[in-house]
Amino acid sequence: METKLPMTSHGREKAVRVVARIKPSAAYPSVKSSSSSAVSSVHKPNGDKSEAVSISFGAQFPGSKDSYKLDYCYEEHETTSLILTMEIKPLISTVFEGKDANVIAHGARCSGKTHLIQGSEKEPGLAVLTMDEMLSMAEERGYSISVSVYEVCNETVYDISDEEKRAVSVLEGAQGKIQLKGLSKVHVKSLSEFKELYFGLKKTQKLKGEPPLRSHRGVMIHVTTNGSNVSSGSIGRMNFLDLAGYEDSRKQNNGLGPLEITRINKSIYALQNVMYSLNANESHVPYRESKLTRMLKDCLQRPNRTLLITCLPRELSQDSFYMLNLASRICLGNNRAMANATKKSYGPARSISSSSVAQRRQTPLNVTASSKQRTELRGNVSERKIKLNTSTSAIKGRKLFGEANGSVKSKNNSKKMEGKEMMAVKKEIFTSKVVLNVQSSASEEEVCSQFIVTDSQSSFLVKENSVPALSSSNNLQDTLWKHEERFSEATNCVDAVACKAQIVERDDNRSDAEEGLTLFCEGENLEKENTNLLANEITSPPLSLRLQELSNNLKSICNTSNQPSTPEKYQAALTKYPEQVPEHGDITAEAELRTPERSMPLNVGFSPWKTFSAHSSKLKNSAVGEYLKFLNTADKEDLKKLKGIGEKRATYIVELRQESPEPFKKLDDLKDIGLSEKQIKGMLRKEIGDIFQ
Ligand SMILES: Nc1ncnc2c1ncn2[C@@H]1O[C@H](COP(=O)(O)OP(=O)(O)OP(=O)(O)O)[C@@H](O)[C@H]1O
Repeated sequence: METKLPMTSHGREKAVRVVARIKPSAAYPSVKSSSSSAVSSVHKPNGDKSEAVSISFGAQFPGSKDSYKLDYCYEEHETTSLILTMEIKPLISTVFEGKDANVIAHGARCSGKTHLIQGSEKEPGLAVLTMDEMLSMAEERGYSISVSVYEVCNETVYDISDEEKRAVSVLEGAQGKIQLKGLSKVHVKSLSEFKELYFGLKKTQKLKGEPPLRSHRGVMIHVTTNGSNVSSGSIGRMNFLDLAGYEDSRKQNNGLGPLEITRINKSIYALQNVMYSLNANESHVPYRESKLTRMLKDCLQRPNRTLLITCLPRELSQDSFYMLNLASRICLGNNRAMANATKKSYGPARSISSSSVAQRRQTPLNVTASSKQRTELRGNVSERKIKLNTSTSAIKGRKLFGEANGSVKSKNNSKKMEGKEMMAVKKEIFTSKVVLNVQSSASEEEVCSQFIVTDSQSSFLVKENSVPALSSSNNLQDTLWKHEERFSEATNCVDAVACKAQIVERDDNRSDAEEGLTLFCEGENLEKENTNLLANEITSPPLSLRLQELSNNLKSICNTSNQPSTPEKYQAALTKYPEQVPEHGDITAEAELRTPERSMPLNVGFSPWKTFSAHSSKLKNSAVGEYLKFLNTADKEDLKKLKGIGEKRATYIVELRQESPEPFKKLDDLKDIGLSEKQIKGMLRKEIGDIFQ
């Protein structure tokens, strides 16, 4: 029986289904808790699991709600086999159809996660029951099954398929595909072979007299096409993950240091953040916040499906409440204010680690545009989406651009350019000029686009780097909607042009150095991990240089009074790089116009302050670009010359580079090496400020 997948309020299928599993009180060697509250009722409307259920409690913890909504709740009397039938079997089908699926158990300590996933030899858990099912299906269809067992401990992934624990390298290929180097796949022909491998792990540990580890444990079941050759012909994967128990790090009552508990919690938060972002359909999914999320990126990303099971004892501790609260947020995954607040904050634990942040997420944002303006924005979005769709089919291997200059011209031009397979963003921001440059890469689906918006108040370049995600109108509208405030704020205007965007340059007479840097960081924070863009950057001159030149060209053309602004001129300026010269017949005439050797004066029509701001903004971006480049390439000794980088961080940076060729693409990535936003700013101030000493 196929399960009806739950929908978000936007009518999308959820990437992550969230259910609870209540552990019987009798089977509960409890973690001592000063206070607890019993689950008083589980409300299941019509008993239909496709509708959200509410879990209510008797007594309340400070800050807790009366009830929490989840997709479903399995109570004590409901067996593991029932969960298999209702939840896992539909996922197994998707795996045999070529997708990946994940079953993740989270919860406080001793909440029954291992019992549920692994079970015992007497009472097999979900992974074992699933394996049984998958082995029969594989046999019927002529496929093979192989298994990887892993553990993630202290931000290191280990292969635990045999006694000798080996570290696994999580490598990110050029296309962003994750390779788990060193993780073995053991070919499995029968359930007993699987059990031996899976249950053998605990025995080995006991024999060695090792204390039970606090780690995340996973088993990945691979379906492959061809016999014993497990290295190729992969169809899909089913990944079971038994997360380490969540525990408030302030308790320190279990022999673990606060640092270790914090590390474990941090990786739990990181995974929860990813699941939240997936369900909220956010443009940026923070896979890079922990080793666990990096390693599971390919498994977790859409269109793959994940089942998150929140394990709860009947008597809830504060830790269980906390996990339930977070699970409920992931389940709802549609709170705009929450999503925006997350975007504006920093750090791995920023969105869900503290009650203050939770409050912030619920605080409505300071909305600058009126509802009428928003409606107009939505209208514009739909219109632009149509243009993107009509144009992308024709722009393979080309670079297109358009210009919209002033309200009337803007409309005319956009129509004209649409006809010529060009795009113009229909936009009037006071006396704005809007330039859209869409740059295609090898595949039609992977198109990078850039927008430059200028008006009398401000100018900034917006880089939009994932057209694939724009293919659904819901998605595009959501994203635009989300970033509307940011753009309104930045341009001091009521409407916004672009979405899913990274503000990489801004000259604004309201900005001072600090504000500029902050904006840069926030803009960077919006960037989607886009391998297409990365690939472009690897073969092209540094981004900062390209942007600077691009901006100079555009400004010089805009500001030359005897040279009216035309699409052709923009295009000429935008075709600085030979590999991107457009093939379009209409726009070859001035394609050889080169970028001027030196920058054209920026001060035509601008106040001295604005001109100064423009230069200073460019300088900043360029310096930041160089700084990141240094982090991506310098050797350990040179890295240590930087403020804030000691032996440990330098070693970690070098390790990160082994996993991913360019780990620092934006300032925000420095948080991966444990730096706070304040520290990052301090470091930059020190390094860039030193130039003037
Ligand atoms: N549904 C259940 N029925 C019977 N016993 C259970 C059930 N769930 C858990 N238990 C028992 O409760 C104890 C703790 O469960 P388990 O080890 O699965 O918790 P855990 O959440 O994995 O713990 P940790 O956070 O330490 O990893 C075990 O002795 C287990 O056998």
